[in-house]
Amino acid sequence: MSTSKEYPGNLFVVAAPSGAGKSSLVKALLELDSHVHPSISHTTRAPRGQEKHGREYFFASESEFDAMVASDAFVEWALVHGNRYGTSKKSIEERIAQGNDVILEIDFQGALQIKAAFANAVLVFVLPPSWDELRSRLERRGEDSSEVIQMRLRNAKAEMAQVHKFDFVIINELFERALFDLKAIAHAQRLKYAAQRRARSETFELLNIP
Ligand SMILES: Nc1ncnc2c1ncn2[C@@H]1O[C@H](COP(=O)(O)OP(=O)(O)OP(=O)(O)O)[C@@H](O)[C@H]1O
Ligand SMILES: Nc1nc2c(ncn2[C@@H]2O[C@H](COP(=O)(O)O)[C@@H](O)[C@H]2O)c(=O)[nH]1
Repeated sequence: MSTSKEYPGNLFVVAAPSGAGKSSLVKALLELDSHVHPSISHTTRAPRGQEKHGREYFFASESEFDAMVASDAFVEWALVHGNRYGTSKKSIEERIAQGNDVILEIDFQGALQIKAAFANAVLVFVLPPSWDELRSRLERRGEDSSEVIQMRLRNAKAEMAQVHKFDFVIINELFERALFDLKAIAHAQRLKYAAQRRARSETFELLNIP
C-alpha cells in the first residue's frame, strides 16, 4: 500500500550535479513565477561568502541536525559532499496544503525520498552540456577549494547515473533555453494536476460519492 500523500499545491524538485546550474535556474524561475515558493533547507555545511541564515539555508550544528532527525522533523535528508542537508516538513507541508507550489533544490537521494512521500511531486534533473563545462563552472564560481571541487566532480558521476529515475531532464547549455524548459514543466504540471483533480471531483459528483 502506498503511503504517499497528496496536497492541492504542486511540488517541484530540481536536482543536478554540483555546478550544473540548478540554483541559478531556480532563482530565475522564482523571479518570474510568483506562484512558486522556495523551500529553505537545513544544512550542517558552513555558510559561504554572502550566504545568510534563513535565506539560502538554515545553518545547523551537527547536534541541532541530530535533534531534528530524532524528532522526525525532516521529510527527507541526506549526506551530500560530506555534509548533511535536509528539507523540514515545516518548510513545505503548510504551503502545499494551502494550494501553493513549492520548489526544492536538493540532491538525488532527497529527490527520491520526496517522490516516495508525495504522489504528485515532479522530479527534474539538470545536466551540464559537457563534463569540461561542469568543471569550468565550478572553477569559475570560485566558491569552493580545489579539493572540494574534485570531490564534487567525483560525486557528479554517481549522481548523473540516477538521471533515469527523474520525470524530466533539462540540459543547461544556454541559460535562457534551460529556464524556458523549467517554466514549461511547471506550467504543464499545473495544468495536468488541475485537470486530474477536476476529473476526480466530477467523477465523485457523478457517482454521488461523499
Ligand atoms: N547556462 C549557463 N551557462 C554558463 N554558466 C552558467 C549557466 N548556468 C549557471 N552557470 C554558472 O555556473 C555556476 C554554477 O551554477 P549554480 O551555482 O547555479 O550551480 P548548482 O547546480 O546550484 O551548484 P551547487 O549544487 O553546488 O549549489 C555559477 O557560477 C553560475 O553562474
Ligand atoms: N537531500 C538534500 N540535498 C540538498 C538539500 N539542500 C541542498 N542539497 C544539495 O546539496 C548539494 C550541495 O549544495 P551546496 O549549497 O553546498 O552547493 C546540492 O546538490 C544541493 O542540491 C536538502 O535539503 N536535501
